[in-house]
Amino acid sequence: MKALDTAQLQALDREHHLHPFTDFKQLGEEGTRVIERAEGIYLWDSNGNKMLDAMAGLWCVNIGYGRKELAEVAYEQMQQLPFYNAFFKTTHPPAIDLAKLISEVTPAHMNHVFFCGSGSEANDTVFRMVRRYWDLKGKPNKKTFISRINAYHGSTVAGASLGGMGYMHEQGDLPIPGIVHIAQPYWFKEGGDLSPEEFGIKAAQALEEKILELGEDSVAAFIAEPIQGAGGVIVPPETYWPEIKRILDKYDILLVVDEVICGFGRTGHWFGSDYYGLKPDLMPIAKGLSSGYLPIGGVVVGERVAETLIEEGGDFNHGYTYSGHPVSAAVAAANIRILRDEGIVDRVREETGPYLQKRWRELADHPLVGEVRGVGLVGALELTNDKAARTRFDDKGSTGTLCRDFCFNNGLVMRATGDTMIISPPLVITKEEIDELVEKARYCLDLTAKELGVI
Ligand SMILES: Cc1ncc(COP(=O)(O)O)c(CNc2cccc(C(=O)O)c2)c1O
Repeated sequence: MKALDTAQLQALDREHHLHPFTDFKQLGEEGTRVIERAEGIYLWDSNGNKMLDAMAGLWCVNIGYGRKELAEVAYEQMQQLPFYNAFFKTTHPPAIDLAKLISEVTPAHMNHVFFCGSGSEANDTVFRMVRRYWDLKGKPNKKTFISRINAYHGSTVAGASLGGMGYMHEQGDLPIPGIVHIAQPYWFKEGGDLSPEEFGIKAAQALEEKILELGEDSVAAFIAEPIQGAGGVIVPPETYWPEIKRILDKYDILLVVDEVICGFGRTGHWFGSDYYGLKPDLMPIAKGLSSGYLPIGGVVVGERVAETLIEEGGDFNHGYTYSGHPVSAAVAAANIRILRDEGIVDRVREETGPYLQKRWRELADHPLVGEVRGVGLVGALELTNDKAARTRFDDKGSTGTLCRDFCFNNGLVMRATGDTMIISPPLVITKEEIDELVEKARYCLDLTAKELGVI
């Protein structure tokens, strides 16, 4: 395509490109921002504006932009073997190498991985694997998945159904049968007068209540993100996961921990399961698996399920053309080696994660901020019109959108989920860049507060 200017690019985009999670007409009227290149933690748009990407793309560019090693690996692999599949009793070195590498960085009991092309496909795989497992165990009635309200597990039919977002369920008559949702551990919104500790226990006990309501013999699995990402970086109260674990120990249901966002170093540990001391039976992964350089996802399978599928399962009738795609797999393996060999995960745990959380919490004094949350290199700010009451401004969500737009126009990409501001920067962010991120965030909070007449 010959070099087109921004206006020409925007016009063609408007004519031909349908964007995800978008009001197409409104976007056509407002126009799109053309992102042209990126380096480290920064993006540049087609007008030359530089932005600090505090969202790492979409929670995924863990090693940062511009790592030419990954482009070289892709180039070499594409010339060697641009595609072959893992059907027909065939395999190829990149898929084998990546599967082995994943088994080395995941919890010790998890040594098998089923590949796919995205996090949504990973959760569709989970849906089918879990039901297949219980069929093989002679308990075909154990079909129901328990998930959380406001969870995000993807946008395929099963992924969106496992997710708990009502506005997604309204489009397409979701959820599909066999999926129910319980309370989320979102203290700022739903804790009422309870302390976070009390609310954590209460939210967790919703799981036992649901198991008893449905009957243990019909419940297949509990699926949860260690920290709900797209729902608003809902870091559960400290009492939540220990209580969930206590409940899971009492009942024979599988634990699925969705590590699409928390995986590959986001919390300062390889996985959110490591951070919270969880022992998943299945772990959907994507995003940080390849740092978003190429699409790839997977389901890491614990020994309990793997052994049954392998020893008793016969044909597992599921899979995708691009399962273990050789170029995606080669790039993902190179990405994991960079995360491991450059000590990036360790540095998040020991240095930059604590530093970001310290600087981020300084924003709690801002008049718009009702709560500051975060672990490692993921964080949230709750925008409120009354800190004590934890209430929102009228026209819910508009304050978040206003702040997000100020950020974009002042060199910072910060996500708004409703009136919750979110950051999830590349894991290679330095302390100096964290200072820049927080200072830009504070400046944009001030602009938002001025616009609202709060200051
Ligand atoms: C926990 C989790 N599980 C599954 C998926 C689905 O992955 P794919 O998108 O690769 O199919 C996700 C994806 N998370 C996601 C995807 C797109 C946008 C946003 C946002 O926060 O706006 C979040 C996710 O966050």
